Amino acid sequence: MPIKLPHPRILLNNVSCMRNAQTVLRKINVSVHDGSALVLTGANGSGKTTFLRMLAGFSRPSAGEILWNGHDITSPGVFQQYKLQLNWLSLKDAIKDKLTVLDNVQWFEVLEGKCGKAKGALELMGLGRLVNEKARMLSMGQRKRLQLARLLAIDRPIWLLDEPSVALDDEGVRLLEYIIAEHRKQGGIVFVATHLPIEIEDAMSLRLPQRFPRRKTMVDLLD
Ligand SMILES: Nc1ncnc2c1ncn2[C@@H]1O[C@H](COP(=O)(O)OP(=O)(O)OP(=O)(O)O)[C@@H](O)[C@H]1O
Repeated sequence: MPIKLPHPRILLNNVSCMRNAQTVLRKINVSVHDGSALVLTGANGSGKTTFLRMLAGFSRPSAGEILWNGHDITSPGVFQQYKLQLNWLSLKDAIKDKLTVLDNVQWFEVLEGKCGKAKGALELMGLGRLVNEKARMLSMGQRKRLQLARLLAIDRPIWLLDEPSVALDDEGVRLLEYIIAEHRKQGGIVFVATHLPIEIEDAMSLRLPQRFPRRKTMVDLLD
C-alpha cells in the first residue's frame, strides 16, 4: 500500500507577487511541513523580503495561492487564525527606547495574553544582566538579541525572519542557530531571508533569481 504523506502545513502553489506594478516573485512552488526550515537567498532586490511579506499577509499573491492547512490564507476567516501563528522579525525592531529591556519583551507578552517567559528568554539570549536597563542603552547586536528573546517569549509556531543575523557577533549567531533548531524540534516552522551564512540542518533553500542585470558601476567605468 502506498504511504500517504501528510498535507504540508504551508503550501505555495504557483505563487507570483507584484510590487510597484512589477512581478517580483514568479511561479514559486514550495511545500513546508512542521519542523521544516526554508532559507531564502538572492541578490539585493531579488524579492526575499517580498516573499516574507506575502507569507505574513502584507502583500497578496498576484497569481497562485498560499495554503495553510489546505486553506487559502487570503480568505478573511482563515487569515484571522493564520496570522496568530506568525512571529515576524525584521530590520525594523519595534523596540521602545524609553522602556526597560524586560518591559520591551513583557509588553509583547501582554499583547499576546501570555506571561512568564520574558526573563528566561532574555537570559538565554545573553541579556540577563541588562533586563532593567533602558533599551536605548543597547548596542545594535543587543537589540537584535532582544528581538530574538521576543520570538521565544511569544512562542508562535511560524517564524518569518528577515536578516536575523545582521549585527550579531559569532556567539549571537550560534544562539540564533540554537533557538531555530530547538523551535524546529517542537514542530515549529522557520523561514529565513539572509545574506549571511547561518547553519540550519536539513533546511530547504530557495535562491531567488536576480531581477535585473547588474548596472555598470563606477568601478566598471574606471576599468
Ligand atoms: N515599499 C516598496 N514599494 C514598492 N516596491 C518595493 C518596495 N520595497 C521593495 N520594492 C521592490 O520589490 C523588489 C524586491 O524587494 P525586496 O525588498 O523584496 O528584495 P530583497 O531580496 O529583500 O532585497 P535586499 O537583499 O536588499 O533586502 C525591489 O526590487 C523593489 O523594486
